[in-house]
Amino acid sequence: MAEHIKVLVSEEEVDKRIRELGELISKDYAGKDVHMICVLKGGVFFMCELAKRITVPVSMDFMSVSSYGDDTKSSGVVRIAKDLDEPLEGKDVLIVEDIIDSGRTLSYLMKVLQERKPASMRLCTLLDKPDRRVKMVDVDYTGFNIPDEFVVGYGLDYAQKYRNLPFIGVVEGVE
Ligand SMILES: O=P(O)(O)OC[C@H]1O[C@H](OP(=O)(O)OP(=O)(O)O)[C@H](O)[C@@H]1O
Ligand SMILES: Nc1nc2[nH]cnc2c(=O)[nH]1
Repeated sequence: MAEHIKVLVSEEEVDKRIRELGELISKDYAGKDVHMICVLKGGVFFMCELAKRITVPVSMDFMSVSSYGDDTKSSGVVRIAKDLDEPLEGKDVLIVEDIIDSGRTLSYLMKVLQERKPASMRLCTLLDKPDRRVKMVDVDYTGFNIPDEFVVGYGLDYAQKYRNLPFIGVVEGVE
């Protein structure tokens, strides 16, 4: 059966929400610089679009994490596959993610990054699946709360495909 993508959040809705988040973040960080951290790979599309809508000075850094296999599912411990280039000390850090699901990745990552002594640290996610939460995570900015469905697009993949879709969709017809 061929895969079909059902639209969950349209391109227009995503674009509008990112503009709103950009305005909100710009107000909250008035008079400060924001140091945006993108968690690769999924966060990259959202990061770029959001950064364009922020009007305070922005710097960016990127990191990549990978799981330790099945153990990660229960422990949430992740391996830093690519670390940040810059130190975080004294910076107002905004972590940018595509999705928070169980919360395990971000609760672990935020603990690790907090040890680097940023002046502040906030979390912005395009999508949140609150029903799936296992580990508590403080989310400061959310694009959309979505139901417990496997979504693709806007950075999110299914077997590395569909990251480039300009909307959020659900894959149907997977056997
Ligand atoms: O809340 P959790 O259950 O921990 O899940 C969220 C994590 O899963 C996704 O990354 P993924 O492992 O799909 O990597 P990718 O962005 O490189 O595709 C997402 O970008 C988060 O990092
Ligand atoms: N592509 C994708 N990755 C995820 N990681 C955690 N939840 C999801 C999801 O719904 N879709």
